[in-house]
Amino acid sequence: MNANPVQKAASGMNDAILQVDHLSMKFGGLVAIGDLSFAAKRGEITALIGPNGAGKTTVFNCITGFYKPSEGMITLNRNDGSTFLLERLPNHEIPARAKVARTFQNIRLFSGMTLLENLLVAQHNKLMKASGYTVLGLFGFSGYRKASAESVELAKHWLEKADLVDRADDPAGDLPYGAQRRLEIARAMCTGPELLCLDEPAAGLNPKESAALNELLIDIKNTSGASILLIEHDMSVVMQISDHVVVLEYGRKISDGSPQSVRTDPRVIAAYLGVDDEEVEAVLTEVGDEDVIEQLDTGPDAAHGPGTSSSYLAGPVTDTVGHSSGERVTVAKGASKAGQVDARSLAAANKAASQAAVPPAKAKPAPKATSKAATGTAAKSTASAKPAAKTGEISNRLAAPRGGKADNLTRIKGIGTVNEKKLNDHGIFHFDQIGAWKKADVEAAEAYLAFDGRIAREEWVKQARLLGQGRDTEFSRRVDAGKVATSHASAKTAKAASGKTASKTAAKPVAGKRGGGK
Ligand SMILES: Nc1ncnc2c1ncn2[C@@H]1O[C@H](COP(=O)(O)OP(=O)(O)OP(=O)(O)O)[C@@H](O)[C@H]1O
Repeated sequence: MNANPVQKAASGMNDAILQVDHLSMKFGGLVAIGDLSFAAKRGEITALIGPNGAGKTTVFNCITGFYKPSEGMITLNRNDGSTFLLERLPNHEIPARAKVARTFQNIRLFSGMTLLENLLVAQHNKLMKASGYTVLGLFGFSGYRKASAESVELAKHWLEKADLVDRADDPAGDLPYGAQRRLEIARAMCTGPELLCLDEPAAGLNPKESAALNELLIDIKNTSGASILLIEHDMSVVMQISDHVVVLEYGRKISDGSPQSVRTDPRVIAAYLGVDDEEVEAVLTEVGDEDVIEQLDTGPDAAHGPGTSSSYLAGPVTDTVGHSSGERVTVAKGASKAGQVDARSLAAANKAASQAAVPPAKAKPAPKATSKAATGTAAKSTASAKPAAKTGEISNRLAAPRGGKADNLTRIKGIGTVNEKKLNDHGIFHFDQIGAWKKADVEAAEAYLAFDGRIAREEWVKQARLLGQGRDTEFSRRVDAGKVATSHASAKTAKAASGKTASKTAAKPVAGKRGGGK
């Protein structure tokens, strides 16, 4: 038996450099990671993606020893065949013994030190060891001299790779942002990692800097023997350089596969509906949005994602994970807006019921926001525009677009193809409907559609009023001119759509499926 519980005996080269098994991380009642399993293959770039708060950084923190997971196992299989259980390894030993290095979301360089010094500090452990942890180093002890020369060589090597060698003697703080990001990676590489964990390395980079980053990461993958685990929001980086993508939502894995398979996975598209349209539509544009929208209507795959999700699109509000003690904990952050609406509706119904002396309503699962059944029900239950019957409904919903022709809502900045469909599914087809929204309607729309403050922030109501009056906005002009890359193809005919021809998205799939007149 192996005496060291954190290091298993060499058992031959494992294909996976990192194996995460049934990882859970709970903060009080919040499940940041729930029963997550995935593997990162040796020599590959594995990307961990997901909307904000999905738990990506928490996974990194568990891998790199910043957090000790509540449950699960994280196995690191080194290139020499030795194996470490990271959840049991003291954190300071994770870089040194397991050879895992990381960078952080926010840059953590020593800005007053030169680039070279930053890279030498990263090799501090090696130099200390060579000095025998004494002052011998200062007196030119040969072992130390050799180690010191090697450290400088290694630093130069990575400065060259990061295209920064010309600035080796400049303070790190003087570098442009993109160069600082590359310096951080170079510094991590100076520790000789076998697994390099990068937390949003492309955040804030311009396209040129992103391209330089991609080049550096591909170079690391091809020449250094290190494998890369990457958290990234920038899809152009993820799709271009990753070999394998793991997608998280609410701490659960919802997709896992090649970039191609993941980007066409409706679960992934759905997960991203809560974030910026631009990100969703970048994917939709590439895969052919109609197909994906069609798939979104089919609802969740029970084999993936949160098992108890009450709403496929909006996610679970009380998604629970079994705990060894039988405790049930709740996924709270950013969780289901639909569930919140349901809770409010239920409270209102119960209040009404108690006043009318009838039995209180029972909780029922939240409707699937875009499922055919749900949309049909929504349409029928709101057969005409009338005040909200219960708390949490948009007051001026319609069963179908007037005259069978919806406005092209993507002319409103902030509404893309996907959000337009969601609005249509909730009975909103026209600019004047949005223009007439009051605070409660905005809240209801945000709650149903997981728009999180965007409606007010992006001034949808104001834009809609102008457009409803037949006026243009700066954005709608760009849409009409076909200059908005992420807009629906029909946007080019937006003008015509409002007067003559209905937009493709609004008129064809949405109105046709809703059953509100067709
Ligand atoms: N130390 C902590 N204490 C309490 N909650 C935490 C802690 N760290 C993370 N969380 C919570 O865990 C959840 C996942 O957070 P995490 O930072 O891992 O998400 P993420 O996917 O990295 O998000 P982002 O893309 O915004 O960085 C969030 O709800 C977050 O608030």
